[in-house]
Amino acid sequence: MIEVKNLSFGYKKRKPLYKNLNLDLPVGSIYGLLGKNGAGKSTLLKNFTGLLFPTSGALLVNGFTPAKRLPSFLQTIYFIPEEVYVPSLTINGYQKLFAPFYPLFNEEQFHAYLEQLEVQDAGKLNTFSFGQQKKFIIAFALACNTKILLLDEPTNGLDIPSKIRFRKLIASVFTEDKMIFISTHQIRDLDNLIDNVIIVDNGELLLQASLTEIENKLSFKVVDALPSENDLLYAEPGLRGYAVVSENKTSETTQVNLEYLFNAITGNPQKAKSIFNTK
Ligand SMILES: Nc1ncnc2c1ncn2[C@@H]1O[C@H](COP(=O)(O)OP(=O)(O)OP(=O)(O)O)[C@@H](O)[C@H]1O
Repeated sequence: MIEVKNLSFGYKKRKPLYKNLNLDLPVGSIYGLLGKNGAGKSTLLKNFTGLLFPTSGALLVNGFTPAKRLPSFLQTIYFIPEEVYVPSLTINGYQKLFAPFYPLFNEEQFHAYLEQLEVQDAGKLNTFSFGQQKKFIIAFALACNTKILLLDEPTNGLDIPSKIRFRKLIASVFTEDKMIFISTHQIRDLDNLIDNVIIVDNGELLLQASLTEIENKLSFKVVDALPSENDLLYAEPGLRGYAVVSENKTSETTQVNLEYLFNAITGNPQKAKSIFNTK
């Protein structure tokens, strides 16, 4: 569970990035954290893990204040940064050194995940390719069985087969007592994986909603003629007509297209906020 109340954060005193951010995120979901480059995704994840401290406001993660970095808190959360660092150790050496920090670490799962991601035991980790290092850390993180898993741009550096394996693995390990955060600007990598969407821009929360809520409030269609300006949030011309995102005023639901959703929300922040009552 992550509870954020009136959180403000800035790298510089007079230039806040987040101002009065509010979020209530229960366990039992895979959250997609979306935003353009520089929107503040990594900054938010680092606040959640206690690597950065809020300037003001309250932040509780698994019932702990992350900034205190208590060992009892750190064993409940795993954060994979965009740029992973691996020491000059073998897979076994790494496991021996770091697994004891995570009481629910499962060695059998670790080796099964390495196999699924096709990571071979090939000497020192720092001689692995970037993609292999990333997959190694993903396998280790999943085997730690922490309640919260935060992945910052996890598919960066993965080839297409690895991206598919990654998605399958995340879907298969997820259980209702966990929450997984995947921050990315490669939105297609999240298709069929997430059930909740958070969109930030310029340190501002534009959307936090489940896919079910999005389906109820917005409609995603391909049409011959554009709907009225009032309901329209996004339109993209294509070969078969216009792909449009508009406010859904019917009880009919359509399948969410994450890329169009992202364009619709970031292109009309005020309208989107009023449709979803985002504060
Ligand atoms: N250590 C830092 N010192 C000062 N400013 C920073 C620092 N790290 C990030 N920023 C600034 O904070 C803003 C948000 O950065 P952040 O890395 O959180 O964005 P992001 O959404 O993760 O971006 P990307 O998709 O490019 O990884 C950017 O304007 C960035 O320049």
